[in-house]
Amino acid sequence: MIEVEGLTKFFTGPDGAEVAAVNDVSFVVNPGEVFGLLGANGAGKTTTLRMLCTVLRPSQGFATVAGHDIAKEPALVRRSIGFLSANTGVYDRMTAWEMVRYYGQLYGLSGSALTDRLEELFGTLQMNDFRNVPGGRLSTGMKQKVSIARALVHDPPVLIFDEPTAGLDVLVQRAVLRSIADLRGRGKTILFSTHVMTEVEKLCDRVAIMSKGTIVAAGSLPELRAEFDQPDLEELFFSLVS
Ligand SMILES: Nc1ncnc2c1ncn2[C@@H]1O[C@H](COP(=O)(O)OP(=O)(O)OP(=O)(O)O)[C@@H](O)[C@H]1O
Repeated sequence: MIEVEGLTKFFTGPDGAEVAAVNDVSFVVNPGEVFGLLGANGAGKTTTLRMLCTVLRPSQGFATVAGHDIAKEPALVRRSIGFLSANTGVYDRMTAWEMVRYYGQLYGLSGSALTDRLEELFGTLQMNDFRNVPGGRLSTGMKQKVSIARALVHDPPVLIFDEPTAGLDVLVQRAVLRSIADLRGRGKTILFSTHVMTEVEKLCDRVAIMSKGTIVAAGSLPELRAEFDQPDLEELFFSLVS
């Protein structure tokens, strides 16, 4: 579960003034749910996710991830999450298998528990064809699968995905979205940022629409359609963020 209450992050702008990139944001994501953060460029999605991953310290507010306070228990938070973004790097000289194994070892897995976990991930993500190919020779889609496997290797209860399909071709996009849906089916808590409306419609149980650092609307898609009397979600999105 993720619980966010009044989360705020100020950055100092080029003129020295403080700007709230994220301003008093609150939401809850439950196990077995995909929660979407939808917003245009600069809305504050990445900053929100980076605070939840404990990479950035909030200026105000608090949040718990899998029951751990992001400010007081950052190490426990990090163990509880798998993080994936569009530009998670892969190492050129390690093979797909070696990279995922390396991350498993960083999380304390070893021996047959690690090997069994790798076999399971390479099977479910259909990565066996390129398990011995070095990172430098993998396609963009293959690299993204390695990044997904790496995020999942320690079987975390919470998954945080920052625009995970950006830059991928439609086939790989579908595979990534299907993997996320499978993870939901296994009871994971999933927070997913995107600016692609069709991904929200396909995948998200609930969504928060962000604009200029704040949440301007939140709920399930039927709830949002009813509340704003707008059946077309694309139109709703543009009317709320413009
Ligand atoms: N380290 C930083 N220092 C100063 N300003 C920052 C910093 N990081 C982000 N910002 C600003 O905070 C605002 C929110 O950025 P953020 O990256 O969270 O948006 P986003 O919704 O993820 O957008 P995108 O879809 O483009 O990634 C932007 O105005 C951005 O310029």
